[in-house]
Amino acid sequence: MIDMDALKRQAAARALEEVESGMRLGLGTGSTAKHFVDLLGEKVRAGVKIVGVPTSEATRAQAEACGVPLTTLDEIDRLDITIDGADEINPALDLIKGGGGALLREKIVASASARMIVIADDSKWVERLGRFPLPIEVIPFGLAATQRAMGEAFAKAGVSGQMLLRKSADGHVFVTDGGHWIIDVRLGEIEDPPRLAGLLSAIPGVVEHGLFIGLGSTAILAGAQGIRVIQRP
Ligand SMILES: O=C(CO)[C@H](O)[C@H](O)COP(=O)(O)O
Repeated sequence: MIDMDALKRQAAARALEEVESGMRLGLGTGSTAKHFVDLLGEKVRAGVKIVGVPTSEATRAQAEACGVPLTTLDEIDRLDITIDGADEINPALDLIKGGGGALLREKIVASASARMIVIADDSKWVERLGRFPLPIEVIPFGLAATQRAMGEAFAKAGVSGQMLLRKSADGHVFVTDGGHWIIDVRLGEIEDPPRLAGLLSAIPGVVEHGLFIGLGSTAILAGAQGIRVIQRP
């Protein structure tokens, strides 16, 4: 049986080869990014000088525990590389992200980076985005109005799906690091991800959505046959 966690760590280890002393790094969130932060901690302890900006409180806590020096986007303006996982990656290196609920900070940090390296096991590679439910971060105020507007955006983009308010394991509404809620929508194949992204971004109650368009520069995919490094076309 394939050890998915071992594949995630292999992808993370390959991404670490791109890190050089002096770099400013965006640190992603999720089980794959966690391997990267873990390995980065080893590199820091071996003397490599980097500074990181975490994309969630969970990653901040992990990075601190690993001894990775941290800063914020208020203290520095640009990052060299963000290394993060993804829920789906298509051949254009557009992504669905937010399965871990950190999409807002992840997108802010990736947007401030010269490059974004996406690390994943190769089950995340898809011809078309949409099998994974699209996470949409919303303001709790006026939720029904926001959902109606989201439904109109889906119709314009030729997709549809049930909107589910994300809950935590304890049954309470999941609250993001920014104090918002997440609606997950299983849309099936999304024909035109950039168009849907634009329509969702125009809705006032939508804080951010999990379509990452034009942000991924490189994907490092680990599978049973080895590692594939794919550059954005
Ligand atoms: O977007 C994310 C968190 O918001 C993660 O990168 C995504 O959910 C992938 O997670 P994992 O590496 O655990 O499969």
